[in-house]
Amino acid sequence: MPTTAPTHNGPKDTEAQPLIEARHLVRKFGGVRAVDGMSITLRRGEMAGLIGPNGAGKTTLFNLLAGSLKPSSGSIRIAGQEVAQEGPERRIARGVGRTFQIPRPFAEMTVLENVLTGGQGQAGEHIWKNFLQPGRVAAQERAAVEKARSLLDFVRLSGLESEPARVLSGGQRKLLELARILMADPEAILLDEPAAGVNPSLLELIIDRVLELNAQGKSILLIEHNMEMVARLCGRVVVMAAGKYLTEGAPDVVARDPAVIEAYLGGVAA
Ligand SMILES: Nc1ncnc2c1ncn2[C@@H]1O[C@H](COP(=O)(O)OP(=O)(O)OP(=O)(O)O)[C@@H](O)[C@H]1O
Repeated sequence: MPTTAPTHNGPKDTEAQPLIEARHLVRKFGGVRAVDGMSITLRRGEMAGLIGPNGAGKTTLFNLLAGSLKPSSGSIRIAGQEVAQEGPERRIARGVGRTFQIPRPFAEMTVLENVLTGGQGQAGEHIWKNFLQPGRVAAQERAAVEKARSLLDFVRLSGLESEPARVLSGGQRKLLELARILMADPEAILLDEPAAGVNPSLLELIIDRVLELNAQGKSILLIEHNMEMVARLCGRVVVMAAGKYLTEGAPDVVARDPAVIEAYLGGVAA
């Protein structure tokens, strides 16, 4: 009996589609075009770098990708869906998490409580559910605490879970922030300068944890000025200058590219 092969719109098409695809993004602040027609993609499972001189627009681009800023024009697709006009909470729900160059934890809350703030859509957030289904809420809260503890273990901060976050060093704050965003199970993680201001021993731990997350299948886009770190972590780097896409390629090739060197020298001179 002839059989018809099942048609899959699914796995293959989905795998080929970039997880994040931004096209012709523009973001103006008054007369300044901080992002000026930038396009970038992040493929599923890859770890890519985003580099460029100071003021190139990298952080503004992250803010656009994370939904905390809306573009003046251009498109952002996540898993094929147009999301440019959505805010940061929808972006997290769509699986995009981001860290900041200078993390600002809730200083007086404990390390564990800070991680718990990264949870999404727990029943306890809705008073009526709390009233109607208290058992379910308690179970979800227990599960959230368990998950937060395992994430603190992942970033090696378990021993500090009851301390207020203010006691943490700069590098430990970066690890705490990583644990916090992992509470929402992001598929893509935007890391803004994870190495900046971190002492060498914690830096190795951060690199190791980021590599592990990528090995677990998370797609990662990394802003970093430390080229040695970029070369260790990323197969592909995208270079941005004056708000625009300049070039991309393997880190060692890009670092030797005269146009890239020129952009950095221009940045220093400016
Ligand atoms: N909220 C804002 N209002 C006005 N101008 C801004 C704002 N945010 C960024 N800019 C400007 O946009 C440009 C790009 O800044 P952005 O911080 O995105 O660059 P960057 O590549 O992340 O720089 P760095 O490597 O120094 O962090 C700069 O000229 C900056 O002064």
